[in-house]
Amino acid sequence: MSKTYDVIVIGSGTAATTVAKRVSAAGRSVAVTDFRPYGGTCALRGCDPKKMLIGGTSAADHARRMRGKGVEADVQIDWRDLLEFKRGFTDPVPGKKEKSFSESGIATFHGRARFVGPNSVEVEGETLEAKHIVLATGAEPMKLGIPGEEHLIDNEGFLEMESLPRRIVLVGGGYIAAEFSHIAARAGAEVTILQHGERMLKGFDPDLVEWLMEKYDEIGVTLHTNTEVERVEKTGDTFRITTGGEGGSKTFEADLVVHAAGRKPDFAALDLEAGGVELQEGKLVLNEYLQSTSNPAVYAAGDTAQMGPPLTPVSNHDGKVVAANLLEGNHSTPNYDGVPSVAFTLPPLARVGLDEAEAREQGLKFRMQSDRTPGWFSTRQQAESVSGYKVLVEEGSEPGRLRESVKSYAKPTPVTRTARGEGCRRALTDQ
Ligand SMILES: Cc1cc2nc3c(=O)[nH]c(=O)nc-3n(C[C@H](O)[C@H](O)[C@H](O)COP(=O)(O)OP(=O)(O)OC[C@H]3O[C@@H](n4cnc5c(N)ncnc54)[C@H](O)[C@@H]3O)c2cc1C
Ligand SMILES: NC(=O)c1ccc[n+]([C@@H]2O[C@H](COP(=O)([O-])OP(=O)(O)OC[C@H]3O[C@@H](n4cnc5c(N)ncnc54)[C@H](O)[C@@H]3O)[C@@H](O)[C@H]2O)c1
Repeated sequence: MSKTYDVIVIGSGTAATTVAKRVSAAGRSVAVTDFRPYGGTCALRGCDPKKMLIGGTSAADHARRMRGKGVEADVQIDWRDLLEFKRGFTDPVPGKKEKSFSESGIATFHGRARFVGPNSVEVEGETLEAKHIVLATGAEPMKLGIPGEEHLIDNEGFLEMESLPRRIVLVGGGYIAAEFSHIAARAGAEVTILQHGERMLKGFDPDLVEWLMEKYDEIGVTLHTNTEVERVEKTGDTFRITTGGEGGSKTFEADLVVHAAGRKPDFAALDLEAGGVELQEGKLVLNEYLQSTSNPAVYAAGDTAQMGPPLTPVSNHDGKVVAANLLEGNHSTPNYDGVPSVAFTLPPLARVGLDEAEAREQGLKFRMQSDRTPGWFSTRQQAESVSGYKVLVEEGSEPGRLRESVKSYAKPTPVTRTARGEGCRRALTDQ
């Protein structure tokens, strides 16, 4: 006997929660399933646990910056206690999340869903049917296709490690490497980043990244760019990493090797073919309403949809779009303009709108102001050495609107302005 719902949502992260709650609140019957504890990446294995660890490491860092300026204690991180501090926040998440689904009348299942027909999935031997099925299945660390990749731990492993290894190698040079290296170095580890690109944080303006790199030097993080990891071998309790690429052939020794080389959806277990859901080059084929073009019963939201940047507020935004389309028919489309993003290094690096290279590529005429600001009050008050900004304003943008934007920014509702001069608009807020 199969169970029937209006909507089945696969996943229990940000995108899934937004869809399930909104659709259920409108009186539709909803089922949710996840094979992991409920809560998704951001709450359990991403943004939030990372920020709990940053809570401790930034406190220690601040105290160190204030040394000789009225603060004299030698502050050290106790990794075990910091981990418990993090768990104090993350451990209750799955229970709370499931309870909140149940209280909203949403049926909850535990297990990996796989399609057994266009409107049906199987979860742990049970068949669930629905008018609509929403894929909110997130992303997983990309397969590197190198010998010894099984020795790498991923973001989940890093955020759950019981003790801090002495030497840590991070493979990749994006958000995760940027943030985890700052946490681990502040906590006392020797950190090396192996990045196959020519610089770190390629989604951010190169000038600002270069300024931030001074901080990496200061805290002792070593960066090797143009470096391709070719092999990871276990040698007793440690690891040997062999690299190639333009940076030449090198070997590194480490006590821990961390995957920070990108994430993408893994559709293998879903058996999309059985659901008639088309995939092209690893991407779901979706229309502008986030609906599968081959099976109109299926929608997708968040990291799994790969339509906007893979960030939590985007998953939430997609979730709202899909819920609106499920409830009122296709009419809502996502808007990914001006999505803000922050790399939570210490200090953090943030961006919104177009960067200089993107604005030039588009042939826009703009005014630009950029400076390092070590003398600013806010920088000195934090005893920080690295700070600065770059602002682009498109010619023809109305100054009045910019003033309005700045005024609104001081209010709780965030408003942003992009370099295209698209004016004030409600922005997706970063986590
Ligand atoms: C270390 C790290 C730090 C991050 N920090 C930030 C940050 O500071 N700010 C920010 O905006 N973004 C951050 N992100 C990105 C952010 O976490 C993701 O973009 C967001 O969580 C994606 O949400 P989602 O709902 O699309 O998917 P997820 O939250 O990943 O949820 C997908 C769920 O689906 C489940 N699932 C998958 N397949 C199946 C199946 N077949 N059956 C049942 N269940 C299934 C998974 O177990 C998972 O729980 C970070 C990511 C990482 C890894
Ligand atoms: N603060 C935030 O918002 C935040 C924090 C963490 C993660 N995230 C999200 O999670 C996603 C995944 O993060 P990530 O840091 O793993 O990915 P990423 O895409 O940010 O960076 C991956 C980096 O690894 C490099 N790389 C890829 N393969 C490599 C290899 N074999 N050897 C060496 N380098 C290699 C790439 O050049 C790239 O610079 C991000 O796209 C981001 O959207 C966001």
